[in-house]
This record gives sequence, C-alpha cells and structure tokens, in this order.
Amino acid sequence: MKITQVNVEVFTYPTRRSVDAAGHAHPGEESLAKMAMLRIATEDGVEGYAFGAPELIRPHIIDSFVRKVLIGQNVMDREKIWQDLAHWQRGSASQLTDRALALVEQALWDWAGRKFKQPVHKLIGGYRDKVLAYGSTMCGDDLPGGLSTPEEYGRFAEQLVARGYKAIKLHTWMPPISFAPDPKMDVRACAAVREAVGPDIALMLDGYHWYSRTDALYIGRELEKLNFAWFEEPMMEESAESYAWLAANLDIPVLGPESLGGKYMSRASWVGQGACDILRAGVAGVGGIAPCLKVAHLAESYGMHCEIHGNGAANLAVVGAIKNCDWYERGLLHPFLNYDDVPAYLNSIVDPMDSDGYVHLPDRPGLGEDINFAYIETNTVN
Ligand SMILES: O=C(O)[C@H](O)[C@@H](O)[C@@H](O)C(=O)NO
Ligand SMILES: [Mg+2]
Repeated sequence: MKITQVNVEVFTYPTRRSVDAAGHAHPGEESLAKMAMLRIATEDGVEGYAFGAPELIRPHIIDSFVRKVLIGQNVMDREKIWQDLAHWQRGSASQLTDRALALVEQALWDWAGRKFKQPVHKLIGGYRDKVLAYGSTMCGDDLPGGLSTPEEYGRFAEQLVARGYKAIKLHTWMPPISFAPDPKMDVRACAAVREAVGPDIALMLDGYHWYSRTDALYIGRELEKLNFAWFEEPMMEESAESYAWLAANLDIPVLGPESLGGKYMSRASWVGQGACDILRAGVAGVGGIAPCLKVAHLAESYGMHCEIHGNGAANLAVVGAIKNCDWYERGLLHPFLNYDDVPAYLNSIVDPMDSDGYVHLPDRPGLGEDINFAYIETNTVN
C-alpha cells in the first residue's frame, strides 16, 4: 500500500499553558497557540495523523526530507521509512530532529491502527489495558496559591491523592525563578509533600537539571531519608560519568536519560556505564514509538525498568505494550489548571484517569486520539 500524500495543517487553539524563559510550562492567561496536524494518506484513502509543534514539521522539513522519503513507499514499511529518514538527519544541518522523526513515525502507526481497526498498543503487542499514573507537576513558580512554596506543593499533593493518584513527581523551581536553583528548597518541597501524603504514596523528584555532583549527592541522600522512589535528571545528562558516580554513591534509584540525544544508542551507553538504575525514553525524545520500544527492550534485557517520558497517545501506547514500566506520566499538573479539560481540537482526552489512579488504554483504532476534525478545519491558519 503506497503513501501518496503527506500534508501538514497548522491550526490555532486556546490554551492557558504558558512557557517561561527557560522553556518550562506554567499556567498563564488564555492565549491562542498553534498546533500542527501531520496527515499521511495512502492510495486507498486511509489516513494517519500525528500532532506536534508546527516548527518541527515546517515546510522545509516536509519538502526537503519527509515527502522525499515517504511518497511511494509502502506505508507498512515503518522501520525502513524510519531508517531512511534517520539517515537524512546527519546531512540536514540538524534541522531534521528526532522529534520530527517521531511525528512521522507516529502517523504511520496511527495509519496502521485506523486501517486494521486496532489500537496501536495492540498492534505492537499489548501487555496491559490499564496503568497507574503518576501526577507530574509543573515546575515551581512564584504564583501565590500555585507552586511557590514547599507548603503549596504539600497542599497540591493532597489534592492529587484525593483525585486518585498513587504517585507524584515534583518538578521544582528552576531559573528564571529568583531563588532557583536551591537544593535546600528542593528538599523542603519534597519533605512537605511526604509529610502531606504519608508513606504509601510513591514520590519522585525531577528538579533543576544542572546541579554539580556534590549538590546532586546532597539532594539524593535527603530523598533517601524521605523514601523517594527515584531521582531524575539532577545533572547534565551529557556526562554519563557523573551519573555513574552519582548512582554508585546513592541507594535511591537514579533514572535517566530523558533529554539526552542519541536515541537508543545513548541509552545503551548509559546502561553499559552504570549511569542509571532505571532507564528513560519518550517517543518524542528518541525519534518514535519503535525507537522507544528498542530502549524498553534494551532495559528489559538488563533486568531494568524503563519509565516512559511524557504523556500523550504515543507514550501511552508504548506503556501499554511493555512490562518493565510501572507508571504513566500524567501531566504536567498545576493547582490553577484542570488537566482533564479537553483541548478544543479533540472530542475527549486520550488518558482519562479513574478514581483509583488508573489510566485505561484507549480502544479506539490507531493512537486513540479522538480528533475534532471540524474544529481543525475551521481553525486552520496555513
Ligand atoms: O520540558 C521539560 O523539561 C519536560 O517536558 C519536563 O517538564 C517534563 O516533561 C519532564 O521532565 N518529565 O519527566
Ligand atoms: Mg523529567
């Protein structure tokens, strides 16, 4: 079945999610954001879709790389298409990103699910039909009543437990917040949350990402006293040696890498260097669902868990198809925002959570996005 069309529709939608100077999300005034829908069609008229930032799949990327590789190829040859695209990355002057590869590959999976009327996690090979979620907070802020003090983290954590979460991951304060980075404030927020939720809720920290080895060691040892489940990305992930040193000096599991490039190859290096106790990969960060599965299977070969980075249909599909992952990252959450609010371009969210803290894998065909095509058509801007 040959691919005949690759198109991108950019549309606007209202959001209260704003981004700070360091790229971290926080609540803000309602504004109009742009989203791109990648649409891949075959000669039989069946289509697959993926949503992402417009700049990732801007016309230069689609015209110079994606269309050249995809048009005429068999839509079921996902691995060959992915390898062909990946080989264009080196010569693209870093313009063809892993995130762009991930969007193309996701749309190919979505096509297959829609064609064969199966959810992607079942096409991969399902492992589960529900998964416990952890509430992943937004980074700390300076908003009164938000996440501006350790006490406010504690109060929010109580709300999350009441909603049904059985685990909470704190993203704490980062620059441009005036006092950040501050290891002691990070620890105070973690202590306030532990105090608020008691001993039976799993807690994790994913704070400032540029600490020194000694600062990271200090925080890690404090997290051990608070019985945290894992310690995530406290230092630059380019230094696997630093993580190997940290993991050797801590008992709390060190988890990573999240934001490091290098797809499944860098993850293999981390395992080989003992740089983490739990591996990490997200569909966007490693170039797609199949590369993410390669990381999860690598981890499984070493008796390790692989906790999948990020929310959304593609990450949820991977979680649904692997055993060595305990959680689905549901977020990012904030006291001022309701995560369950449905974006205007969807008819329902892909990851509703029940009162026991479980997200049920979607049984809709494809990635499971319940797309509001009429809204997208009406609000398309390109
Ligand atoms: O932009 C980021 O750093 C990530 O999106 C982050 O906020 C969050 O997704 C994360 O680190 N999860 O583990
Ligand atoms: Mg993280």
